[in-house]
Amino acid sequence: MKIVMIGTGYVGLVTGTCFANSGNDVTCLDIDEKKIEGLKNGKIPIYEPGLTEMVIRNHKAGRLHFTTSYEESVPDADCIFIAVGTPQSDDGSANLKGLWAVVDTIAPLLADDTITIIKSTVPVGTNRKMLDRLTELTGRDNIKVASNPEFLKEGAAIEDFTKPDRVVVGVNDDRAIKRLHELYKPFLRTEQPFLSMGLESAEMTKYVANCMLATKISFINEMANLCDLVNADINDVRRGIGHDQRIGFQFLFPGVGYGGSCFPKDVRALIHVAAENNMNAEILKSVDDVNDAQKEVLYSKIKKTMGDLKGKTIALWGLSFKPRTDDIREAPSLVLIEQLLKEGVNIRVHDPVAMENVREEIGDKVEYCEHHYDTLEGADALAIVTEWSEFRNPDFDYMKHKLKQMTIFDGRNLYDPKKMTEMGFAYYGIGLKGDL
Ligand SMILES: NC(=O)C1=CN([C@@H]2O[C@H](COP(=O)(O)OP(=O)(O)OC[C@H]3O[C@@H](n4cnc5c(N)ncnc54)[C@H](O)[C@@H]3O)[C@@H](O)[C@H]2O)C=CC1
Ligand SMILES: O=C(O)[C@H]1O[C@H](OP(=O)(O)OP(=O)(O)OC[C@H]2O[C@@H](n3ccc(=O)[nH]c3=O)[C@H](O)[C@@H]2O)[C@H](O)[C@@H](O)[C@@H]1O
Repeated sequence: MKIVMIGTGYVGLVTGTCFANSGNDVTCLDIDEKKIEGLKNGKIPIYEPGLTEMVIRNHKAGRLHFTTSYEESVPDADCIFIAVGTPQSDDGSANLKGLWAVVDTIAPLLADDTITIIKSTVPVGTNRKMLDRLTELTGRDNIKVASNPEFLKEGAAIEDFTKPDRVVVGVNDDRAIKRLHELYKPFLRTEQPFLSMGLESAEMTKYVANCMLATKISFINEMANLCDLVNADINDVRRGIGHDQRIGFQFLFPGVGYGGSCFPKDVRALIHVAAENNMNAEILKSVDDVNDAQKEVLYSKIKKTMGDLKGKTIALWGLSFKPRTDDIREAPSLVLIEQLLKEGVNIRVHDPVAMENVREEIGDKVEYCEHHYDTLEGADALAIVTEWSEFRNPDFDYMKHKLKQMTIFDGRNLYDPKKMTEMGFAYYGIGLKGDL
């Protein structure tokens, strides 16, 4: 099948490459010329495990192409996927400028049989608006569109895309279902459903999935904060509830709040959609508020424990919004850094892959260290924000000698509090017994 993937970011590059890897002829298109030139030369603009090798292999095999030209790619396409960014606007709604620019550009180039598919996360009603706009711009009444939201997670994107729990497709025309089913068949194992539905239901499914997951996180964070106040341990509570299969264990890890390019913006976008329909999305508003407050929890613990922070040095492990990605959009680390800088703290940071992105955003306001142990030299405390696997089992004896004060603020509850105390550390996690 001939596929054009418009928007070559986290989603477009991963999904385009995976479609090429299952034998399709895929052209990834982007307006960013530098990105496309780099990709043609094997330079992958993002860190995503396994992606570089897969891009280079499929490019060399002649199944994966990169271009900035709509004219060269769009007229031959069986399927056009739109995977451009839909960032948050000032009022919280999804900004669809990029998407409409794409729709207007492809309209005069669209072949009769092509299906235009929105993979970006877009508010309910967008696919139908696209159908109307394409119908008007082409003057044809046979336009086929589909909504095909993406559920992959950064850091596990290839695994998630190639082994999806489900594929959701919203259509205006049953003929689109057959082609999309054919495209996804290599990834659908036994029991993994291919769900076709109306355009609006597919659009809502994406937001409801992300909002449900965000709700679980804000819920457990609120419970962790309460545990701190009543001398209970959230880890025990988590185990105590998770074995109930109706509740489960996933997405109930307390921490420093959810970040990334999706949960924050998607929760706010759905709040906005509700408001446009005269509904007050009270739960979602609380999820968002609780999350904003949670991003400040580690700072509050540091301040409460250490008092005046002026001139103190704090080591910080982990900058990306989650492990296995270099993405720092809405990362809790940036909130903590801003608060500590305001207090006059010297901050020494390490992240396995996200330091360049942070340097681009905040410059040399913090000291970047090559190794996570280097951050500890003379530090008054260590703060852990992202649970990279190399932070899980460090050499505590070595750390003792490097740190000026044996104090750890752990935003991801990586270590056993009892053992930490036995080793002589002052250890503060999120919702652990005896915490602040
Ligand atoms: N990042 C993720 O893990 C996931 C993201 N999504 C959704 O997928 C969409 C894309 O997200 P990301 O890939 O993270 O965004 P991104 O920001 O990484 O990439 C978007 C790309 O679109 C390009 N672009 C913008 N306007 C364009 C135009 N007119 N023509 C061609 N290219 C254009 C940009 O240059 C950029 O390379 C969003 O709606 C997001 O909510 C959905 C699931 C997962
Ligand atoms: O629409 C999207 O973009 C994607 O958003 C999330 O994926 P992602 O943001 O890449 O990463 P997650 O693993 O979901 O983590 C999001 C945030 O929640 C936090 N989190 C996650 C799980 C948990 O138990 N606790 C917790 O604090 C993470 O630290 C991170 O900051 C969803 O998991 C994907 O299904 C969805 O496709």
